[in-house]
Amino acid sequence: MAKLMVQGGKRLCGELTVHGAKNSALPLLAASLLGDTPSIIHNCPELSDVDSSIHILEWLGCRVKREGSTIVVDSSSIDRCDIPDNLMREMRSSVVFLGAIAAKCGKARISFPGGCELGPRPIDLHLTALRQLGLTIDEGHGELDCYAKNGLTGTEITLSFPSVGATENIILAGATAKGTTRILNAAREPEISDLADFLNGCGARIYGAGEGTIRIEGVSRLSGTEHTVIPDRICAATYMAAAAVTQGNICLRGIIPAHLGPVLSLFSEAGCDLSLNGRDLRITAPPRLHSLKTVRTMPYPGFPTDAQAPVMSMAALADGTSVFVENIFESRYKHVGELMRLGAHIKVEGKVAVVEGVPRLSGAPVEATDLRGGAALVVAGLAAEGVTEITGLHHLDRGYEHMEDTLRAVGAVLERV
Ligand SMILES: CC(=O)N[C@H]1[C@@H](OP(=O)(O)OP(=O)(O)OC[C@H]2O[C@@H](n3ccc(=O)[nH]c3=O)[C@H](O)[C@@H]2O)O[C@H](CO)[C@@H](O)[C@@H]1O
Ligand SMILES: C=C(OP(=O)(O)O)C(=O)O
Repeated sequence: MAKLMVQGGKRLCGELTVHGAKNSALPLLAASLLGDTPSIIHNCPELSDVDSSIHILEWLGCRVKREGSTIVVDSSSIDRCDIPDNLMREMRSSVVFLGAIAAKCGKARISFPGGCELGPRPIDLHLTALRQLGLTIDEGHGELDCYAKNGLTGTEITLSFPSVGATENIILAGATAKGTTRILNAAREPEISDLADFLNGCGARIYGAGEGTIRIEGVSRLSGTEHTVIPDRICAATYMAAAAVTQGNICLRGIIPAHLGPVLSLFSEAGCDLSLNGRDLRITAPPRLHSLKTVRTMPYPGFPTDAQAPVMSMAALADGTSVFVENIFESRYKHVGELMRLGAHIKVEGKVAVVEGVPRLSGAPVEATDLRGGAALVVAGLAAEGVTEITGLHHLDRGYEHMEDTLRAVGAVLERV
C-alpha cells in the first residue's frame, strides 16, 4: 500500500503554479461530447478523475488524444449512450455526462455516481430538472434508463438548492434543447461560468452564468472549440494553508484572485500577509497563526466547503479557538479524528467543529478518507514534528496533480513509498 511520508517542520519558500481546476475540467470533458467537430482543452490537470472522464469518453466511442495538459476530444465517432457502473462509481462528475449524452443521443443509460463520501449525495435535483426538460427516466435495479422521444425542450427550472452538478447537467442538456431554458437559484461557482464559456465557444447561447439566474437559448448544433481550464481555487487554498502552517513565504502563480474572495479574507484574518500582483499571489505567514472567528461553508461566493478541511489544519495550530460550520455536506468532518491523532484538539457536534489551537502537532500514521480530508493531513503533516505517514493516497490523486513534486519544489520534505 502506497504511503506518503511527510517530514514536518520545513518552512515552505519559493513559487508554484496552480494547475487547472478538476471541477472545471471534468464537466468540460463531458461538454466536449456535444460538438460535431473536435474540442481542444488546455490546462487539464493530470488527475485520476480526468483519466476516468477520458475512459468514459472512449467507452462512448470518442477519439481522445492527450499531450501534456492538452486534451483533444473528437466525438464524431460516438456510438454508445451508456456508462457502465464501474466507470460511474469512479467519481461524482460521471453524473454530468447524463445531460450531455441525453442531449447528444436522445437517450442514456447510467447508474449512480461515486465521488467523495461526504454523507448522502443524492441526484434528485439533477433528475427532476432533466425530467422537466422532457427526459423520461426509468429507475430500477440501480440503473437509470433515460430517453427523450421528442428531444429535449427548454423550460423554467427552479433549484431548491444551488447544486453545482445539477446546474451543470441542466446547462449541458439545455444548450441544444428546443427553446429557452431558465435556471433560477443556479449555482454561481466559477466552474459554472467556465462551462458556459466553453459551450458559448462551441456556439451555445448561455447568458448569466455566475449569477443566480441563467438563460440558455437552445441552438440546433454545436461545434468544438479551443478552451483553457481555469486555475484550481481549491488547490490554491490548500497550498496557501501549507505555507501558512510552516511559517512559509510562497508565491502562487496563475491564480484568479476574484475566485478566492472569502479564502483570501480568511488567510488575512489568520495573520498572513497577502500581496497580489496580477495573477500571482504571495503569502507570507506569521510566526504563529491567529485563530479564525467562524468559518461557515456556503455556496459560492461564500467560503468553499472543499477548502474547509485544509483550513482546519491551520486552525489546529493557531493561537486560540476557531469555529467551523459545515453547511453543505452532512458528513464532512472525517479528517477530524485523523487530525486528533496528530495532536489537534477538535470537538465536533453536528455541523459545528470547535478547534482549540495547539502550539505543535506531532507526526503519526493517519489515513486519508476523502480528497480534501487527505489534503488537510498533508498540510498538518508539513507542520508536525517528526514523520507523518499518510495512507489512502488514491483520494489525493483525484484532485492534486503531482502533489509531492509541487510541495518538494517549495522546500517540503516528503516522499511516496
Ligand atoms: C465534481 C464537483 O464539481 N464537485 C463539487 C460539487 O459537487 P456536487 O455537484 O456533488 O455538489 P452539489 O452542489 O450538487 O451538492 C451540494 C449539496 O446539495 C445536495 N444535493 C445535490 C444534488 C442533488 O440532486 N440533491 C441534493 O440534495 C448534496 O447532497 C449536497 O448536500 O460541488 C460541491 C459543493 O461546492 C463541491 O464540494 C464538490 O467538490
Ligand atoms: C468533493 C470533491 O469532489 P467530488 O465532488 O468529485 O467528490 C472535492 O473536489 O472536494
